[in-house]
Amino acid sequence: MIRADGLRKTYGDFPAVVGSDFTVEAGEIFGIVGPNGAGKTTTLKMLAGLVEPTEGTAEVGGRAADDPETRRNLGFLPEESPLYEDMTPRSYLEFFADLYDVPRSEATERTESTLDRLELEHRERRLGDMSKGMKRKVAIARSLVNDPDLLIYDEPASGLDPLTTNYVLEFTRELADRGKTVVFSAHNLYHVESVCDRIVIMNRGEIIARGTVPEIRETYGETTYHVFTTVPVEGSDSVAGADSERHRAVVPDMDAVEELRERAAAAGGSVVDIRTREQSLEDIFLDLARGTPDTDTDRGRVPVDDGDGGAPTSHGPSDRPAPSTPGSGGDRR
Ligand SMILES: Nc1ncnc2c1ncn2[C@@H]1O[C@H](COP(=O)(O)OP(=O)(O)OP(=O)(O)O)[C@@H](O)[C@H]1O
Repeated sequence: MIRADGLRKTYGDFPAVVGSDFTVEAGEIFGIVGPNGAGKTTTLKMLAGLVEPTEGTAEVGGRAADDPETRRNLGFLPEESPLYEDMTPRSYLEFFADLYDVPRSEATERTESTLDRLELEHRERRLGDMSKGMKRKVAIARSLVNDPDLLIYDEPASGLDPLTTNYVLEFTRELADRGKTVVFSAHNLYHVESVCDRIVIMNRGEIIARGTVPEIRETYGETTYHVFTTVPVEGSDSVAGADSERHRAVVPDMDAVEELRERAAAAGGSVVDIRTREQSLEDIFLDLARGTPDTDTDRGRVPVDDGDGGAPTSHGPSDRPAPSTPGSGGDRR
């Protein structure tokens, strides 16, 4: 559906986007994540045909991104979308439907059902008197007036409360389930991990990681093992157990777990519990971002996993049971 090939955008000497390559399949939700200034908006605008790349190409469904036919089949939601304050949601959406030559009855049916789904009340209220969340819902409805196959949303949930954010993200998933392709940007990793099929992480103009969230975790994340013993072992600290004192050591792999088990046995004790702790996506992201050189006028490339993967999953560290080891015993949680 979308093919970005060596996309680069330079403003003067400043490289806002440094040679991005990726594809997005039809019906996919594809997330572009990164901190302020990473190049997300510039990338989205190149995909939407609104900014001309300095180098490289963006194609949508085999056509150039700036082809008028491509633009007709696109719904673009800018990060900031000023609405005509004196209009009501209905008159505003009808106005845009007219611009796209959508027959009035069809436009009314489509926008009403979108606003129903987004639970937008007060449809006769002035847009200027609406809350930020209500305005965002209207802007989302506007992106759908022409029933496009491709939706490009810049920070769709930016500044929204958790409930409205949830509506918007669930709605994004529904759009993809109805066969639409959605590309969106976000700062918040939780947003992308909850809905995206695949993501790219951008920093300082370049893609520094890509894949599904599980793939990114597996490639870039670290798992540590927290081993709980009945006796102190080298490197352990004391923790309160349910009935008695326990000792906890943190080790990087299962060989080290096995060593601990032997040491505990030699000291007359045993291992009673092992938990794995996965690095949060946020921590992985911060580690990746810290590893990217900041040369501002000459943003260098860093090695990137070339697997064209997918989406993020969780937003915090998680404890889960470690794989079973002979004799490790205990109540694994
Ligand atoms: N028209 C422009 N002229 C000059 N520099 C620009 C222009 N547009 C963007 N930039 C610069 O390019 C870099 C990338 O900007 P971009 O808006 O794409 O980042 P972003 O990841 O979307 O950031 P944010 O999350 O803050 O919106 C920034 O350093 C920005 O200042």
